Amino acid sequence: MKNMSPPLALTMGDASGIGPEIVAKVLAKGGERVVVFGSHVVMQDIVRRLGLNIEVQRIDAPDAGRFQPRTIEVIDTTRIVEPPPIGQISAISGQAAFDAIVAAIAAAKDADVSGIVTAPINKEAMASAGIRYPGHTEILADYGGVKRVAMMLANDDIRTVLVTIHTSLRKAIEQGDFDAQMSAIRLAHEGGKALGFPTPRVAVAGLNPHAGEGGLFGDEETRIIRPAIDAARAEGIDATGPYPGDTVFMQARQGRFDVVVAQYHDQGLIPVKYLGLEKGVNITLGLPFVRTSPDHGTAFDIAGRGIADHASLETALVYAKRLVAAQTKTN
Ligand SMILES: NC(=O)c1ccc[n+]([C@@H]2O[C@H](COP(=O)([O-])OP(=O)(O)OC[C@H]3O[C@@H](n4cnc5c(N)ncnc54)[C@H](O)[C@@H]3O)[C@@H](O)[C@H]2O)c1
Ligand SMILES: N[C@H](C(=O)O)[C@H](O)COP(=O)(O)O
Repeated sequence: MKNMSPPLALTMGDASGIGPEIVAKVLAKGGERVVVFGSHVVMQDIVRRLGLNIEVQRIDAPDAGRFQPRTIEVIDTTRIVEPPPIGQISAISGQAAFDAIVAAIAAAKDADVSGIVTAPINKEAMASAGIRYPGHTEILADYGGVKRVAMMLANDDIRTVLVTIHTSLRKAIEQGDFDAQMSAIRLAHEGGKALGFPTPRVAVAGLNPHAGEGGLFGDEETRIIRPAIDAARAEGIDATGPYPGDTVFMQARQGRFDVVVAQYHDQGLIPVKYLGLEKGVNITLGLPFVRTSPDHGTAFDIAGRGIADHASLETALVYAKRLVAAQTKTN
């Protein structure tokens, strides 16, 4: 096994949601250099309930992974002694999900794992455990020791990077200042390059209907967004816009742009998710290590029924391997 890169960490997600199920289904196929960070009790339980013919083994560290067929190797980062209730908010699951992410970040910073793929967490469950982070992205930034991160959602057709993420729409308008625009445009440029576009064409969406319609429907475009685009262009980034948010993704899908900078969460995420949850992947840009995730959540409405689609998690693994390979080539 000499000269092999460290395995990927795969965090189990919220134990009450579909995370453990999709993790088990993806790893049941075998052949992945992946170590699960989470609860071996929960993984054993889901494997049994799904009737999968695989063994769940507990290991102490990523370098103990053997990646044998029909085996899931788990580093137990939790205090779970019995499976928590399925399909409902649980402080135990929220705490366990958080602990697994923090442990995986530490392993990534120590280069014990080559990157992190995260199964979905439930923000309310984390909040019920007293954890005040609104999502992975903010935990990753904080524990990863970086200030400038951005959420990218990608599928084979379109890629979007958000100026603002987990916040109310009212606050998103306030938070989308010049610095936030610049940060998102720069990270869109870097993210586009990491995904194989040598000079990414970055389209910036406007905030208001019709990108402000010449000031009739708002002036954020002229006061904030256009100056940021000009400044980014002065840095050599191929940024253009602001474009009306309702048509910019259509144009990206037609091949005119490589990455779209979206002003707020739903502006960017609806187009990607609408093209199919199973095809989308969430990538955190700006971290010192690779992190990807499926583009869906904990789906409590179907958890425990064995019907969750694991395709998006599979896509997240594919992207993580691709980004790790690109990073290795650059270093
Ligand atoms: N990567 C993440 O950690 C992540 C991503 C999105 C949402 N969330 C969190 O998940 C929780 C629930 O969010 P939500 O209800 O808005 O979105 P959701 O993605 O969990 O569910 C939306 C709908 O899509 C369906 N769905 C989702 N994933 C599916 C899959 N793999 N297979 C089949 N159907 C699937 C669900 O059954 C539901 O009907 C929230 O706490 C949210 O913050 C986490
Ligand atoms: N905003 C993401 C989505 O809707 O898919 C989701 O909340 C996950 O975000 P984190 O990766 O920050 O948990």
